[in-house]
Amino acid sequence: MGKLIDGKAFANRLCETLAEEVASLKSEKQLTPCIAVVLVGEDPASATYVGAKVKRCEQLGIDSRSHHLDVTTSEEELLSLIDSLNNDPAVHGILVQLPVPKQINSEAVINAISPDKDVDGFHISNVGAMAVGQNNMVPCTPLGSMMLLEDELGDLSGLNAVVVGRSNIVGKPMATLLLQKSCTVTVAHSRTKDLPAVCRGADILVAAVGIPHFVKADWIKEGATVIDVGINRIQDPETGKNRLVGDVDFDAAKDVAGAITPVPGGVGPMTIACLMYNTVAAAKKLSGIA
Ligand SMILES: Nc1nc(=O)c2c([nH]1)NC[C@@H]1CN(c3ccc(C(=O)N[C@@H](CCC(=O)O)C(=O)O)cc3)C=[N+]21
Repeated sequence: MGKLIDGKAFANRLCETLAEEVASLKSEKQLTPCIAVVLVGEDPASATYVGAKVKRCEQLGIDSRSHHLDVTTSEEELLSLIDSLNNDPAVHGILVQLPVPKQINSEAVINAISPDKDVDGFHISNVGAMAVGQNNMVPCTPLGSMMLLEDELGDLSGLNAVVVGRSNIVGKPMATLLLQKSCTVTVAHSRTKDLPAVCRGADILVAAVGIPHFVKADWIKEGATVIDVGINRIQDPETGKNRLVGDVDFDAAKDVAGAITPVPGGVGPMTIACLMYNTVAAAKKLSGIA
């Protein structure tokens, strides 16, 4: 069986380092990093994620401000809140939990956030900056996935990386970061011809499609490193209970892969740890601290 990549332990270590940095920013620079988390509506999964983010903030000594808006909130009202958070010097990071209700255009909302407070890294100017190698705020899930890959493999230069999925929040930025590390990058998606064969060429396989158990064991090259970005809630056919599974058929894949991230306990905790990392970085940058 391949090695399990313990994202939860890595995230805990990263957060311990960040907690020390926050403590010294407070005592030496009188700076307390602060993130505003905006949740619109009552989606239970979203509420759980927001809760996890706020809890991590508390552990690290980062201030968090939760804004919970009604599901009927208009785009104008949300934009007005973002404007006030942009102009609040005590707020360093702004995160609007996605998805937002259908009357709100998520693109308009994302691009209304000040790029230097955009701790998700979704603002069009942060996306463009990354495309030309001038990384500012890097999206949390790809950033966390890269940390795990470099910890596992060291130098990624020349490796064949296949990213399955082309979303703006994971697939595309992940491909950009892998290219920055001199991987030979293929972005595969629902129209890709012979996807199993494309995946079999991967030294690094990143699954980010949002379909439970989509990537099969016989798509994986022996010894490959597999990063499973999927967070899918399914009903277990045997126990009838709800459980969390990734985009990779983990039980079979773990015997073929050289190393693989589990779900839960893989990329998910890294996403939240990297949100903390981006918040500390934003606080320092906005305060003129290197
Ligand atoms: N603006 C915005 N930014 C986001 O970063 C964002 C978002 N919207 N909308 C929803 C997704 C989802 N997401 C997760 C983060 C951590 C876990 C996580 O820590 N998962 C745990 C398990 C949690 C559980 O048991 O439910 C794990 O994989 O081990 C999951 C999902 C961030 N998202």
